Amino acid sequence: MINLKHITKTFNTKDGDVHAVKDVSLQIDEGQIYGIIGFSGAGKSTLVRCINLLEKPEHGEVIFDDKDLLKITEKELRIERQKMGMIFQHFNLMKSRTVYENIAFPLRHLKMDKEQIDKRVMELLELIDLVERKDSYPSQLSGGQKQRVAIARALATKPKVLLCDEATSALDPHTTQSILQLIKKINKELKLTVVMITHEMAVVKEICDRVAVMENGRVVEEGDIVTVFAHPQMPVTKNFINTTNNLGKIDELIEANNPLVQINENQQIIKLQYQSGNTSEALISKISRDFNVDCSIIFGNVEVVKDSPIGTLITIFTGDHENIKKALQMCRDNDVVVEVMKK
Ligand SMILES: Nc1ncnc2c1ncn2[C@@H]1O[C@H](COP(=O)(O)OP(=O)(O)OP(=O)(O)O)[C@@H](O)[C@H]1O
Repeated sequence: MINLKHITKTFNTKDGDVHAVKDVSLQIDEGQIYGIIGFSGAGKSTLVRCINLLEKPEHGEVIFDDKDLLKITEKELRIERQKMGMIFQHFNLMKSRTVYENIAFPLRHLKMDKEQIDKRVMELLELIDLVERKDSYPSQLSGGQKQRVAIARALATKPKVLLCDEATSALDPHTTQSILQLIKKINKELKLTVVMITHEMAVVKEICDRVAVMENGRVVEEGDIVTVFAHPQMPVTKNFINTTNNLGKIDELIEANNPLVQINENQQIIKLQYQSGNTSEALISKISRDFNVDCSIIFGNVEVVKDSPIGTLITIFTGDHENIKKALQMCRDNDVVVEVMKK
């Protein structure tokens, strides 16, 4: 549905050129919730603004529904843009208009009569569960309610795609959850494709089907969410994943040679990561039974990513080096990802 090919966007500023997006290619399929994650300045916003041409890339192709948006007329582009709704971190509602008027606003440009507009706005108010607040002004709403109104406004013209630029970054964790559930619901019920920009891996983990990780204007890692969580390749991806659990803490403890992670010469600190199917208990008893290696757990965590559990154990293996080597090989043979953290 959205196919970005070799997108490059440079800003010419008085301090020199800023290469915000460098040769990015991505494919987003219909009905997907697609996450783009990266630290501040990675180029996420610029990339997503290239999808609806709020920013015009100097190189590349933006294919949307089989049309190259850079090669069509202004009039055709206006029509294609109507198929894309967008929401923002700070909601961008019109302060002097009521909730009802904010949602009705994009419909006023269409050839719809008053009754049709009213019907559509009421439908949307029901979808976002804010019927009773229709006459309120944005200043009278909570952040979560404002974002709900912004979602309703973005959906008013029945777009095929919703572009979300840090849509939950200004919200507390509880409200973030409710907005994510709403986005999930509209993705399912309205078959809407969603592109989510975020710097929070918890958001990606909660609702995305696929994710692209951006760093310095480039996509450095891309894949389905379970694979990226279970087998992250790049340091930046591992960093993001560690923010959703306490694994980063273990690295810090090892770095600081904390007593908890001090080992002697017949010991190694091993990280074991497994997906549902190969359960950790059977594995650990097998390690001690078959290889005469003791395996004690110092940290355990289970992430549920898209309903798929991914377990991580930080363990201390105690035993003969050769036996530990064989035990690790047995783990790998059983689809467990093994990382020797300290030996
Ligand atoms: N209009 C602009 N003019 C000049 N430089 C810009 C402009 N927009 C973005 N940039 C620069 O491009 C780079 C990428 O910015 P962008 O906003 O796309 O990153 P981001 O990953 O979305 O970060 P954030 O989450 O902080 O918005 C940054 O160095 C930013 O300063």
